[in-house]
Amino acid sequence: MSAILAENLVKRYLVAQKPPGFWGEVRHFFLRAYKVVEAVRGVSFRIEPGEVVGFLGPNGAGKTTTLKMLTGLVHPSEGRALVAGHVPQRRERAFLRKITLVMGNKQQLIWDLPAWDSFRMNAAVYEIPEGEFKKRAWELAEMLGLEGKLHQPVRKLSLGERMKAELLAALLHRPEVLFLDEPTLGLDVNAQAAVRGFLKEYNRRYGATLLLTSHYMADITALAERVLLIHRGRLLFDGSLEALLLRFAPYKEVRLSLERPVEEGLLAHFGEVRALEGLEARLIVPRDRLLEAVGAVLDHLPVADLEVKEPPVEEVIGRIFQDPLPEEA
Ligand SMILES: Nc1ncnc2c1ncn2[C@@H]1O[C@H](COP(=O)(O)OP(=O)(O)OP(=O)(O)O)[C@@H](O)[C@H]1O
Repeated sequence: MSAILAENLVKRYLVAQKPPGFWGEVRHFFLRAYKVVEAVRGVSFRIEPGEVVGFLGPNGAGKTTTLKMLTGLVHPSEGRALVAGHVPQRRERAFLRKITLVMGNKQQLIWDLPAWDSFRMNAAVYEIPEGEFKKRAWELAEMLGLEGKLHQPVRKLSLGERMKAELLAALLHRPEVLFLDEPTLGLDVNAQAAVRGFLKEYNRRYGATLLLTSHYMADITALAERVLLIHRGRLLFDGSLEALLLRFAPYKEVRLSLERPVEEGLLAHFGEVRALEGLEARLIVPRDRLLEAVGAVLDHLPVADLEVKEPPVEEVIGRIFQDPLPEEA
């Protein structure tokens, strides 16, 4: 049985259209006008237990709405979801015990209380016996490097510590399926790396399934073997990062260190010049002509060092999202 199944999920929101100003308000009161926003337009995928999947898309693409449908917070307008064997919108207790939703921009810990007190409340909600609660809390605190921080009011914690404590609270009931919406939002690079490392370890240790969104590509490249790309409510791609690069970036980047300066015009014979600064150059070369191009570069240019790399994922994805969808082109 799949951990997450989405079949043709559609979500339409009805949004009130209010003309501006006082008379607009009055007019809206008597003559209500609405427009339909189709946030998710027929999304299907299947995620197996233990997989870590990155969910990518620009602002407003429909990621949060999809996560909300998968966790039962909003009902699909069409289609069907099945998560850990349950229909999410029924919000059955057994379902809630198997999943968790962590949103980087929302907090569940109580600001003026120590995190430990909030954990205790969660343990009561999920009916976790005292001994087991303490064992799990200390184990997670150790994995997160949070020992020593659990008995001071949450407001005194740094942003990174707070996010780690949020994760601890969200995982006390040992969910099998984790939905994470921007779990590293606003964190500094060290805290981001720590959260990433923790999620990786959690997945390894408990075999949990993770579906996570992030604007930081480093999160996705470090964690996800597979990515889902969503744009304007539609799924554009489902596969590995390598497959994504093959499909959307049928080129490689050749980085050159030169022994002496070379004219840009000369470099352009060997590929598209992406950058040329002093003795460092970046060329874009089609994958199917890579060997030939590298041979020619070595034969004809004063090369001190040469490196072939995949183009930066951010760049590739940024370009995909700039392009209109095929039917809108
Ligand atoms: N409750 C709502 N009522 C009306 N429209 C909504 C509602 N929630 C989301 N939308 C709209 O649905 C679309 C998809 O929003 P969603 O939050 O799912 O995108 P997202 O991919 O998570 O974006 P972001 O990365 O900015 O969080 C947007 O156009 C948004 O304005």
